[in-house]
Amino acid sequence: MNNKQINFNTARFITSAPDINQMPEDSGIEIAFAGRSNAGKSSALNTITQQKSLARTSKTPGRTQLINVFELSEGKRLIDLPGYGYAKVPEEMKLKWQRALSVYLQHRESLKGLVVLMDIRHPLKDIDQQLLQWASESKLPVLALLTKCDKLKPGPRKSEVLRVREAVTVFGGDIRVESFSSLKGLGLDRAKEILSEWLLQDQDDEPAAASADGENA
Ligand SMILES: Nc1nc2c(ncn2[C@@H]2O[C@H](COP(=O)(O)OP(=O)(O)OP(=O)(O)O)[C@@H](O)[C@H]2O)c(=O)[nH]1
Repeated sequence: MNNKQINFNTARFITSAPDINQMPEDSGIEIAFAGRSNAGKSSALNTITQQKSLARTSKTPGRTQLINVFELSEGKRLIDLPGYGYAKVPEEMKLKWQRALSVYLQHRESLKGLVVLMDIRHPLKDIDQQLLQWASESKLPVLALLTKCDKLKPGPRKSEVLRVREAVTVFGGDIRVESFSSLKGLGLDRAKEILSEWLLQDQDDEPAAASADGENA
């Protein structure tokens, strides 16, 4: 187990791609963030990178339409995928996006992990399950973050994490489930630890590939 940590604070916006075909070159390592609209994805990205408005947060569901690419350091990227399943998006567009998403998850070489954000009060909707299924079929490790966990008291929060952990076993594959709150910073260290593990894979031999204080980021 690798205990080196990536410095996420260096994240900077690189580009917005209107679709998956226009993303940066498929090299290095990237981690994608996906979730139903309003799941708290932008807030989570801002919290992880400690930047107030890296990914725009909004109270209007479905505002994140483009694929936003953030670079942590050369060849290490975080990808903010558009929120899916927002009711006001026409059905045809939803299907088109779902097809593109499944192709991305299955064929993107540099994609080494997927963060699936789900509101802890409404996890595992059909579309979330579809995403977990695709990830599992693509042998892609998943971190399922149960967001807004500050909305539940510690007891129910813990039970919900255990319930979801049990439920995702049907997909097989490497799916880790953790609670998370951008508002209170809960679960932040654990999330960063898992992301660092993914971002640092195959790079153990590089001296000081990353340091906790980001000198080499
Ligand atoms: N209580 C609480 N509210 C949160 C938390 N994270 C996000 N929210 C709220 O949930 C709403 C949606 O958050 P966003 O981060 O914009 O969600 P998103 O998934 O990026 O939404 P889209 O842009 O629609 O894809 C906002 O009103 C946030 O303030 C959290 O940890 N706790």
